[in-house]
Amino acid sequence: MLESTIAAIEPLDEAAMAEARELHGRLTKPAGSLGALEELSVRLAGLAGTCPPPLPGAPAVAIFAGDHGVHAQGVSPWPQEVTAQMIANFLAGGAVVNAFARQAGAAVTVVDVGVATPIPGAPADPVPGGAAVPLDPAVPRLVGATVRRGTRDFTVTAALTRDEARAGVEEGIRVAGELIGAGAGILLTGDMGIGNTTPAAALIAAFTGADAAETTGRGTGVDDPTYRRKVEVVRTALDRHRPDPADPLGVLAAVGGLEHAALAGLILGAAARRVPVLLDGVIAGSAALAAAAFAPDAVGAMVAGHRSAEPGATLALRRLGLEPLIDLGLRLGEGTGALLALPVVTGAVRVLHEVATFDSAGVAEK
Ligand SMILES: O=C(O)c1ccc[n+]([C@@H]2O[C@H](COP(=O)([O-])O)[C@@H](O)[C@H]2O)c1
Ligand SMILES: Cc1cc2nc[nH]c2cc1C
Repeated sequence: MLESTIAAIEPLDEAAMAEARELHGRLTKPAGSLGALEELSVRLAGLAGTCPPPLPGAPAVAIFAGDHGVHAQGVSPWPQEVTAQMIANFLAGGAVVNAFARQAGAAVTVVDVGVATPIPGAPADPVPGGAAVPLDPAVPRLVGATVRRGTRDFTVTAALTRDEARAGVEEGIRVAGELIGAGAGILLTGDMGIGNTTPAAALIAAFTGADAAETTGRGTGVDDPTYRRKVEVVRTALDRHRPDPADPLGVLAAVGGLEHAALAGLILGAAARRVPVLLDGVIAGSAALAAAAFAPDAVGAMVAGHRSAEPGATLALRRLGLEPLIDLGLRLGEGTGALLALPVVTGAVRVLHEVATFDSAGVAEK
């Protein structure tokens, strides 16, 4: 499934992009006055292969959740159980992502790919991995698709086997297919996993070649001693595994997490179906680097929702050549920054549908 998905990912359609650029030049606004929105709409035309591209259809946020063996190294102040407890909160509709999803009219799907502890009050019948996911903005869903109940501590051994990393990626591809099949027109990335900014920092260092001190941030808000330990943990893992950036499955297995792997798969699945995928924060950024290593043309489907406060997020986006749409210092995860950026994406496309040309509106050109 991974190989066929990669094979289906094609470059943006140059003719549709040229048409969108030409149309922008005729709309009743000074050329370039919509800044980054103009290039965004051009890219979405290239992805859809038509100008104007369709307005983003039903939005769906997929929150991939997992736990991390490296938590044992003291890299996060929060107990591991908070991952499962927050999933219960997502399903009850009480988290920030739920508030923003209600505002955006987005369906929320939580996918347990690697949670280590029981989810309090979890439904007895989560949607099994691989089954159809109903797309109902009013009801958050849980997909039970556990690959492994938490990764191994990557300061000691590889976080995942190659087969486990592949299973995580393929679950993400499957979820993309299910959501798009159920009618989603734009996918948004979300994540939940106490400790997951540490593998994100390691992945970004592995894919960009940046030093651990540049890619590592304070996550949920660690103090100075914990931050120093976190940098050393990332450095130790990179020294131990020496991951090869040309082998994304190997990198994900060595220093990744199951939510990172599944997010890479979600991005690949969206790109293969030419559906835009709105990236959230640093975990999505690290997964996007993995997706781009699998299939460089997958970048064409990516839209950077926001600039996370984590320094690795900026490094990842720079490497991908993506400019974030909003920059509010968010560092929550869950998909919150992506959801806030959704109206910006819709606005960028709406311009190409609705704005009059100089000619049709009788407005003089300079
Ligand atoms: O999205 C981000 O950029 C982001 C930045 C910092 C923290 N987070 C969230 O916080 C959790 C990981 O933080 P930590 O400190 O436990 O590694 C995880 O659930 C992420 O969703 C997310
Ligand atoms: C409370 C809490 C909520 C979160 N949402 C995403 N990551 C999180 C981490 C914590 C600790």
